[in-house]
Amino acid sequence: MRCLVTGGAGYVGSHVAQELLDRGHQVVVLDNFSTGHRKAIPVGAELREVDLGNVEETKYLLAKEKWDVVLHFAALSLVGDSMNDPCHYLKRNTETSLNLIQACVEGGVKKFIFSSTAALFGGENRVVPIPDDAGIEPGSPYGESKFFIERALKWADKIYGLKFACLRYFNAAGADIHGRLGEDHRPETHLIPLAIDAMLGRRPLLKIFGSDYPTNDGTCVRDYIHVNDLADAHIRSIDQLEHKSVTYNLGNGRGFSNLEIVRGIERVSGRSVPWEWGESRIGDPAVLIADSSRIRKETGWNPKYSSLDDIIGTALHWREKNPQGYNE
Ligand SMILES: NC(=O)c1ccc[n+]([C@@H]2O[C@H](COP(=O)([O-])OP(=O)(O)OC[C@H]3O[C@@H](n4cnc5c(N)ncnc54)[C@H](O)[C@@H]3O)[C@@H](O)[C@H]2O)c1
Ligand SMILES: O=c1ccn([C@@H]2O[C@H](COP(=O)(O)OP(=O)(O)O[C@H]3O[C@H](CO)[C@@H](O)[C@H](O)[C@H]3O)[C@@H](O)[C@H]2O)c(=O)[nH]1
Repeated sequence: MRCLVTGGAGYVGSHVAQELLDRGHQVVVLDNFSTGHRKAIPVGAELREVDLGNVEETKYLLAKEKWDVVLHFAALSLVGDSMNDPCHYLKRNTETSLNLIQACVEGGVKKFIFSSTAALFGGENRVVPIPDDAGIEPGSPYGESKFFIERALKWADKIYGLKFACLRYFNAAGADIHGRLGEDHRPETHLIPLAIDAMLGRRPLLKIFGSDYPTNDGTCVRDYIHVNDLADAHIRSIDQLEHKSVTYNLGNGRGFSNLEIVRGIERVSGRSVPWEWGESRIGDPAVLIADSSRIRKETGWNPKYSSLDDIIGTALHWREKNPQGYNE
């Protein structure tokens, strides 16, 4: 397949681009490097430096070249940021995605994979683990923007026949099992890389946001899914799109509290993580755990790196080998 990967210089997109290349597909990365890194683009992928806000350049790229599938990772993606700047998140994520969807329709693209999110499920009164057909109640403007794009894709299928997979990742974590790629957000806001950096002495300490959530130890619970397992899910989902569109929740079905993550890092590394309590972060739901039975049943997906030790171990390995991250 000839694949266009938007946001392929970012964390999840680079790992999926690598997996596509490993399986013999052609990959072109579209990125504006707002949060991505040139060095994260896997060897063998081509680059088109384009901002999806630029309608003309986006349309030109989609029309000029032929694509078997477009995988759309590029977005503003931080829950906390979106609470501070809601209009910017809503506008930017929906506008850039609509530009891309329209360009795909005009360019004759038939298959589209979209990075959706567990942040669609913000409300606290729902079934856990969360099935794909659970009621949507975004807890943040970020989640709301992703829900709008899911709806836009439904209309693009209905009106133009664009087949889509909405993949609602729970918390992406870990690093390439062969050590080629890792997680390097700047600034970093994610729990596991921050806790690892605190443990390595690269930052003074980790703050754990909130101690009075309605969970066993009072800290938030998340379902961490290894980024290589996510990559496999993307490729399996493409195969589903011959005749139908799909929406899948993607997680391991097991939740870990923020304190359990800190203890896990201490266990895997044999070193302590310096931490202190911080204020709760506005927009954070207490518990997010996926019911991924639909993708398992329909595609045979079965996460290989589901243990916390695999997730933390690969993240730690990459960070120790790349203390400056991608160093750009
Ligand atoms: N990381 C997670 O835990 C997680 C969980 C659920 C969903 N997601 C979604 O997965 C996707 C990837 O997340 P990530 O953690 O890899 O983020 P990331 O910030 O590492 O990657 C995003 C990439 O998109 C590029 N980009 C952003 N806006 C662009 C634009 N307008 N034009 C061109 N390129 C642009 C950035 O430069 C970057 O390379 C996002 O859509 C995010 O919402 C992530
Ligand atoms: O310094 C920190 C950073 C995070 N946390 C907590 O750790 C948990 C996980 O936070 P984080 O790693 O920032 O991920 P989320 O906010 O859960 O969001 C991620 O996972 C979502 C899906 O669940 C995606 O939609 C988002 O794009 C992605 O950033 C939350 O309870 C945070 O409050 C801390 O306590 N201290």
